[in-house]
Amino acid sequence: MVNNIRSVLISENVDSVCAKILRENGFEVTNKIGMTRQELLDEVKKYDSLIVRSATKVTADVIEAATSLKVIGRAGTGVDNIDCDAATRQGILVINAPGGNTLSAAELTCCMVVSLSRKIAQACASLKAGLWDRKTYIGEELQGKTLAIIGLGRIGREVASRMQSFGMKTIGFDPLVPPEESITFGVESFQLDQLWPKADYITIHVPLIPPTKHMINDLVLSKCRKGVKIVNCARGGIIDEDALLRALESEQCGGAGLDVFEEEPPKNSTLLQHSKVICTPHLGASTKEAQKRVAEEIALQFVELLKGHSVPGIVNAPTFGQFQVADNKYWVKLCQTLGKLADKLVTSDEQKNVIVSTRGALLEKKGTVLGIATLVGLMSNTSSNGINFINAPLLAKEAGIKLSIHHKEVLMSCDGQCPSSAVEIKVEAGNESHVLVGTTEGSVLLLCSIDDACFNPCQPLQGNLVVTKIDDDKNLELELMKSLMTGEACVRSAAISAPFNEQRWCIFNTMSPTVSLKQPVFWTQLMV
Ligand SMILES: NC(=O)c1ccc[n+]([C@@H]2O[C@H](COP(=O)([O-])OP(=O)(O)OC[C@H]3O[C@@H](n4cnc5c(N)ncnc54)[C@H](O)[C@@H]3O)[C@@H](O)[C@H]2O)c1
Ligand SMILES: O=C(O)[C@H](O)COP(=O)(O)O
Repeated sequence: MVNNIRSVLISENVDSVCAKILRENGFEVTNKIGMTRQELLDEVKKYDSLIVRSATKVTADVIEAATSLKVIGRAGTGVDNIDCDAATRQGILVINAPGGNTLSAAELTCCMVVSLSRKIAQACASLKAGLWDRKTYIGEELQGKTLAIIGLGRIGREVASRMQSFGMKTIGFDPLVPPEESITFGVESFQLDQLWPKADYITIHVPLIPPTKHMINDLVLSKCRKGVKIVNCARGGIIDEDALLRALESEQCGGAGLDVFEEEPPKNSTLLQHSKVICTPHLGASTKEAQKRVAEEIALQFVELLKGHSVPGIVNAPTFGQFQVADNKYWVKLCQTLGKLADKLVTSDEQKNVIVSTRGALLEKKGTVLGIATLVGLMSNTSSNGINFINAPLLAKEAGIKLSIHHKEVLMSCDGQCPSSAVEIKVEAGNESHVLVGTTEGSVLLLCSIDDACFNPCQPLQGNLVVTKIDDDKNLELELMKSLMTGEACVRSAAISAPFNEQRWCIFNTMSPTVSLKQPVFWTQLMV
């Protein structure tokens, strides 16, 4: 998967330390800056990873064209220029470098607040135009004014501490930060409706997501104090620009500091040209220090992925890290294999229920990961999309497969013989239902039972396996063996389970991956 990425396309001005680190670690790096859309579509299919900043629009069509792509790296924070849903569907990992540009974005925000309070940009332009106007540019002190911070994450907090040193009272809102936490960094929390009328300045530090789109709109602006000043160094689109222009024209809004725009470069020149608007061309992260940090952060994460490790910047696969943990490796493999076998046993086309139960303290917290691994195995034959740990939950949901996870002290099917750590996979569809129990011994994957019929000892799941079901009253073992031996397949080993409900299961390990079994019994084959 992502541990065999080699070729990286960098489509924007990312600090050269990124390519340097990547090359030193064996990646082939290509810098192609300023590609047209068509060039990007043509180029992206040649690489297994892509690194962007905010200008490259990695839309669904780009992702669809990128048939070899495994990782998209964002040298920065916001990923709203990447269609993360499309990437997930295609099994592509999206990672970012959050934190590397926090201080730069926070500092620019503070500069905007200070500049708005003292009209620095306008006064500078006036002086450069040859005027000496000391009346128009009378400002106001920040001491004692109230700054409302929307979004109390990395940047919001840094802005708070810096503006507190100007003597500002800082209030804020963040649905994920409770008031008792925000007060520890000097921000009194309020619900939004209470917050708007208290603010002299508002600054926004939230991601652009559906609930934050146009969160500053006509209605919100009407609830603010007359003359409120607004700063947006987060994302264009969080402020409704038409509403902001109306509020500036009516003087309900006394000034705006904008680094980001609904469309970049912006086309709304009336807003940009407004005398109370100060603006910068998306420069929040544009400092030498931030650019070095994010470039280094993203490159080092690529190196870690290559080594098969997890990374902190994962955006679209919350359980990905668990799949990279060495201790989970063989359990993940076991569940993929049991999932594959279950897919062969359950032939019904009806909607599938998959119930994954873990046993033993070792596996207590691993249900989700093992559930996803089971889905990967179960769907490996059916998905034309290339199934992996990133897209399996989404594709399973779309295929109507329901996954539930349990932890049990005793796996019912094992009847007391179950190893202390084991996984049970039950797959139901229509009238069919099969239960498999497996365990691991080091790197060896073992099958303990099928449909409550236990193998003693548990059987290795490796090589070419033929799995059959026989009635307990018939001595079919020999006949089956004969049948297999007569074909091109030579049997290496065979095992028959204890009976359960008058049925036994047999596993044959054969030399040949394909055998034809003449017996009129249920049988299937699996290569592990
Ligand atoms: N201008 C730039 O160049 C620049 C640079 C860096 C970051 N950014 C942008 O700044 C924003 C913040 O970055 P960050 O690193 O602080 O992110 P972060 O994830 O650390 O913080 C974002 C916070 O917003 C909160 N939030 C989400 N929805 C909210 C809502 N509806 N109301 C209030 N709060 C909400 C989250 O709970 C989170 O705490 C992002 O949009 C990022 O893309 C811009
Ligand atoms: O979200 C971010 O990290 C900033 O918007 C920076 O974007 P940039 O990398 O294009 O400067």
